[in-house]
Amino acid sequence: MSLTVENIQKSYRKQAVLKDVSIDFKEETIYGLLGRNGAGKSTLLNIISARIFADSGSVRLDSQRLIGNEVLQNRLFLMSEDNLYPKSMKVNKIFKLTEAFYGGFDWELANHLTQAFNLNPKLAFKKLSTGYRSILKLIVALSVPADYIFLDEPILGLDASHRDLFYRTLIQTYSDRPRTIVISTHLIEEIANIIEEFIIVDNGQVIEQKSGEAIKQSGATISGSQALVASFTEGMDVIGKDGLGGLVSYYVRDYQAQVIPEGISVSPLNLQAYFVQVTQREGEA
Ligand SMILES: Nc1ncnc2c1ncn2[C@@H]1O[C@H](COP(=O)(O)OP(=O)(O)OP(=O)(O)O)[C@@H](O)[C@H]1O
Repeated sequence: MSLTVENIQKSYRKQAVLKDVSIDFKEETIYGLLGRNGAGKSTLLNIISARIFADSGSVRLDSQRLIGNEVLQNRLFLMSEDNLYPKSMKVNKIFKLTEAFYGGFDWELANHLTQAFNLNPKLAFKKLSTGYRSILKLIVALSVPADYIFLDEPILGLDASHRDLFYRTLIQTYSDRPRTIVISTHLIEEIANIIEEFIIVDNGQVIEQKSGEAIKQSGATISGSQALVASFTEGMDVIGKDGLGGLVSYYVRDYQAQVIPEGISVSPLNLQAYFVQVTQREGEA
């Protein structure tokens, strides 16, 4: 089974939002979709799950186009920020509606999570707080029998202990029933341990697709005095710079280990710093 996104383009009123995006999603892999505000993540996820149309390009599951094919579309599920449920519908009814629509529902998991998160199944959607709306939508997303689950900002409004429970739940359900899960989020470091592969979108394009390990191993932060760091990093791929007093830190991509001169320190690049640097606009540093 393979999900392929090919040459997707989308514009709104002549503004190009997605410019030729192509991604091959592997089976049974957890992806992190990263990008700054307005980068095009939600638009991409909406197109992949056939909620909106691309101007050109295609989304295929096992080589078959998804557009117009409801059976195939039901193998994908998007949890989005949009509130799609009728306001007065109760939690339990939403579960039943989902089961009828997707032809299956993991009631055991849904009931277990409803209790674990302390969600009242008798409450109407409109009575739920922002955090509990996210929790409800997460439970639905994890309980549908889809092979590809897309979670757009899934932890919106969740407090720290519910976020922790969500991460643990995700790992557990993934090991019980492996499938591809794509998570779009801004809380990179929190989720870094769960993600196998990062896709970074910037300005409507995929600028990088790498495993977290590869990013960490390939990057380095080089610190020291301005003159020493500048000369040590000559010829390296410097993706960003920070400075405080006479001390500077340069962020380097694809760092090759070498003898480190006195006065210079080399440390690993964390994912958050890497992301900020590769998506930085001119004049923002
Ligand atoms: N229905 C629409 N009509 C017009 N412009 C839109 C529409 N939907 C999205 N856009 C524009 O497309 C661009 C990408 O938006 P999108 O929501 O996909 O970004 P995002 O990466 O999900 O951002 P965020 O992290 O802030 O949620 C933005 O400039 C947005 O204003």
